[in-house]
Amino acid sequence: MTVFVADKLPDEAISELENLGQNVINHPTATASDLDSGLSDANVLIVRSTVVSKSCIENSPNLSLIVRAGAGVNNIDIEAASNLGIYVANCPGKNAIAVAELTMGLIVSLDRYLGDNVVDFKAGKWNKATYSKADGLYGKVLGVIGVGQIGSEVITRAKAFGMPVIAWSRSLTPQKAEELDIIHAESIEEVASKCDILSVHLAINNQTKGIISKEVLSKLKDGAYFINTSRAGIVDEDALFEELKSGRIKAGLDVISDEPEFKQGEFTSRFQELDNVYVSHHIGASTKQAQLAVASDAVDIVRGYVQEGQVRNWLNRCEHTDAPWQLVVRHYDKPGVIANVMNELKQADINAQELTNVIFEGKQTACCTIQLDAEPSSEIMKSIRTRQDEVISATLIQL
Ligand SMILES: NC(=O)c1ccc[n+]([C@@H]2O[C@H](COP(=O)([O-])OP(=O)(O)OC[C@H]3O[C@@H](n4cnc5c(N)ncnc54)[C@H](O)[C@@H]3O)[C@@H](O)[C@H]2O)c1
Ligand SMILES: O=C(O)[C@H](O)COP(=O)(O)O
Repeated sequence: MTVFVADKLPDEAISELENLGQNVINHPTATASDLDSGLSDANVLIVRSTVVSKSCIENSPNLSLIVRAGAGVNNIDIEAASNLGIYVANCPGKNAIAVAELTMGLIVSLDRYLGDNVVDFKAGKWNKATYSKADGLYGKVLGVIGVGQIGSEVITRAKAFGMPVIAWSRSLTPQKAEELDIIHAESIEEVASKCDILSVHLAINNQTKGIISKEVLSKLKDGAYFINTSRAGIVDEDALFEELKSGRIKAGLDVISDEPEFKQGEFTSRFQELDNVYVSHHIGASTKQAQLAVASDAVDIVRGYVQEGQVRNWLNRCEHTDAPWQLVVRHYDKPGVIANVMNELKQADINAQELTNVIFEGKQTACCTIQLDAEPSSEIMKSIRTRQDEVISATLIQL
């Protein structure tokens, strides 16, 4: 197989992929436009934030697996991949600690004006008078939106700072909040109105896009901080810009909508004109520790695929096939047995939706489980069971 790596991965990961016996094409500076015309040989594509467009997917005839070496998959056209039966997988949680560390770093930096301290120092200015105005974080209430892998790590660190936490997450119950020793909120608005610092840790999708709305931002207390290390599209950025421009709040952002695609170069952003916002360069996941953990997970996904045909962290698997019937055929392990069963089903225009076949110790027998979109007639079942030199038993289950 050919594995195309279209982003910067640690050297160790590239060696591990090569050690799997795969042909590895390493293109650490690849951009979306490099991929758009397609990858003629690649079977597996590994990316970090490089955009994998519909055009790339549709023009890569041998592509069967895309691995996101990271958490967020909004850079991959998953619908296009699903339409062509291409697996998409990611490496969740492996960079959560790194992002939580940056979150705390942004909070401390805003409170102590660290970015401005350094800029003045480099410019030969001593400014203890201005930078002695920090409020302090102890006792300040941290609001967390999304208690997933990163949100949980942020909570742990906030507690170490002596900061009470109030959180909203779609699956956070009052009981779970009590176990975590945090305050449960019924809504994002409630968190925003009760916290001193609001930090968002949601995945982006159709339901979460713009969820930190103008209304949510307006609920923040005067002087509150807003931290976004998730994705720019989670927040109504125009509303955020206006709130920041008014000087009412401060923000620490690792993600902005005009983030450049290139890794190094000149660029402009409207946030550059504001003093009360610190923007880091989408570096949440970019610690050596996190990158080694993520890359090792990505390699492990490829290993599972090439060696066992299994894709761990498979994201675009249909969760419910809606198949109403399941046929379980225990059979002798020899050529044509499943083909004959499928042929019976085909003649009745019955579609097999998911099919697994496993073999037993001794390699004499196997069991095939097939999910069906319609009920096979008693005649079809009889016909399948009649092949006694092939079929041991055939059982029909209504799902
Ligand atoms: N700045 C960075 O470098 C960096 C690094 C890693 C991850 N991220 C971003 O942070 C996000 C969160 O990462 P994570 O590892 O904590 O992921 P996670 O899957 O553990 O957590 C995602 C959270 O989003 C919530 N969520 C998802 N869909 C939702 C919906 N429709 N409605 C309400 N809540 C919903 C989940 O319930 C969960 O709380 C990633 O998706 C990614 O976009 C950024
Ligand atoms: O979702 C993620 O994992 C992060 O945004 C990391 O992005 P990166 O791999 O481009 O640093």
